[in-house]
Parts: sequence; C-alpha cells; structure tokens
Amino acid sequence: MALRTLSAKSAAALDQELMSTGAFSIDQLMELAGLSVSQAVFKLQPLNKGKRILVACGPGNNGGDGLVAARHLFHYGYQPTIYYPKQSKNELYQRLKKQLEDLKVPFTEDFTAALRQTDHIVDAIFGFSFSGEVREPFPKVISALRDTHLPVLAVDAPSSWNIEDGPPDSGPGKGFMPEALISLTAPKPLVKWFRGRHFIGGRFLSPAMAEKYGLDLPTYEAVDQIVEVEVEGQEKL
Ligand SMILES: NC(=O)C1=CN([C@@H]2O[C@H](COP(=O)(O)OP(=O)(O)OC[C@H]3O[C@@H](n4cnc5c(N)ncnc54)[C@H](O)[C@@H]3O)[C@@H](O)[C@H]2O)[C@H](O)CC1
Ligand SMILES: [K+]
Repeated sequence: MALRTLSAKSAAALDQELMSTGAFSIDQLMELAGLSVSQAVFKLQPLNKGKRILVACGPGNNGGDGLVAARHLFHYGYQPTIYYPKQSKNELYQRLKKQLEDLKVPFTEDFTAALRQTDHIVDAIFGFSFSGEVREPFPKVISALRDTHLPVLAVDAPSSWNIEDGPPDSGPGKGFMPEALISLTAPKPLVKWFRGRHFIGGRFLSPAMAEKYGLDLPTYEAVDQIVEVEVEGQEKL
C-alpha cells in the first residue's frame, strides 16, 4: 500500500492543530518525535555495532527532536555527541540542552572532527520548514553528510532536500542520500525520491485527525514508537 503524503503546508497546519484543538504542548509532541527517532537508531544501529552517535541539530523543531533523541539514546547505553551550532534561546531548547549537559553528553563545535569519532549519524538539521538554499554554517555540514561512508538517519527529511520536490540538483545536498529516513506523523512528498530504509514515527495522531488530513495511520505494534514501511512509487534519480 502506498502511504499518503503530507505537504509541508499541511504538516505545519496539522502541527498547529495538534497544539490548539488537539490540546498537545510542543514539549509533548517533540518528546514523542524524539523517542521515535531514538527507537529507529536502536533498530538501525544495535548497541553491539557501535555506540557512538553524532546528532547534528538545526535551529528549529527538527533540531529539538534530535536533542530529545540524544537523551533517550544516552539512557539506552549509547554515547551521543551533539553538534548544535545555531542554538535557540527559546526556553524549551535551553531545557533540552541542560538535560543533556546534566548527563555529561558532549557538545562539539567541530563537525569534521566529530565525524571521525562516531559510528552513526542522526541528521536533525532541517525538517518540513526548510526552504531555499542552505545558509551558513550548514553547507559544509550537509556536504560532509553527503560524503560520509557512515550510516545517516534523517529526521523527517534529508536536510537540504525540498519537502515537495525532493533532492536538490545543485548545492551541497546534491547527491545526499541517507541510509534511512524517519518520517514524523506521515511521509512528506519527498519520499518519492528516497531510496533507503523508511520508518514512520510520532505516535500521537487521533483517528479523527488522520481522517481529516487524509492520512493512513500506520499499525504500531504494542509499545513500538516506529513502524518500518515501504513507499511505492519511488522514482529513480
Ligand atoms: N507533527 C509533527 O510531525 C511534529 C514534528 N516536529 C518536528 O518539527 C519539524 C519542523 O520544525 P520547524 O521548527 O517548523 O522547522 P525546521 O526544524 O524544519 O527548520 C526551521 C529552522 O531552519 C531554518 N532554515 C530554514 N531554511 C533554511 C535554510 N535554507 N538555510 C538555513 N536555515 C534554514 C529556519 O530559519 C528555522 O530556524 C518537523 O520536520 C519535525 O522534525 C516536532 O518536533 C513535533 C511535531
Ligand atoms: K533532517
């Protein structure tokens, strides 16, 4: 079955609706999103295959999902390191950062050096609000993600990909194809171009809300926060 996709505009509207009439707080949604990301890492990179996880975080909520995931990964027994060059002053992010500092999770400013000392990478740089050309300081980070031989799990979107039109045909993200993607709530149109393992996470949608937005709710098993899916209609680059 081909899962129905959610445009960037609808994803933002759904987000707002969850936080207004849906009565969720952003902290709750981000916690569940980040928990899903941590479970996808556990599936892709079992503890006995290398515990070092580099989490690259951007300035918005996609980055927040990365910060939450890193905290859960620490508690599972991983050794996360955070790259978070554009830190938000917003209280929520400051609290997420403090929680990681209390666990002595290191923050690094040198992405290139950190890449040499990790087993797996989480790309939590940009999600559904990314648009235009990649701005500083991220171009070199995106090109490093493109060039690395290490596995990358992209959160909601491979960073630098256009949410509707998929991979860029120029710039640092040209040719960037992460090993895996976790779509939060529902896949975005870009999944049509994605070739790799694909998970759905963000287990917070009511059946009524799914119906309103024309989405299929994946069948989550028991305590699982993720479902691995196949998306039909993937196009060759
Ligand atoms: N309902 C859900 O599925 C939830 C998803 N979550 C996650 O939130 C992101 C969307 O978060 P948002 O804050 O709207 O935006 P982003 O993180 O994607 O990025 C915004 C951030 O990036 C900057 N930016 C945009 N374009 C560029 C550019 N070309 N170059 C540099 N910087 C750029 C912009 O200025 C902002 O600072 C979604 O994908 C999920 O991952 C929630 O956590 C929970 C609910
Ligand atoms: K991302």
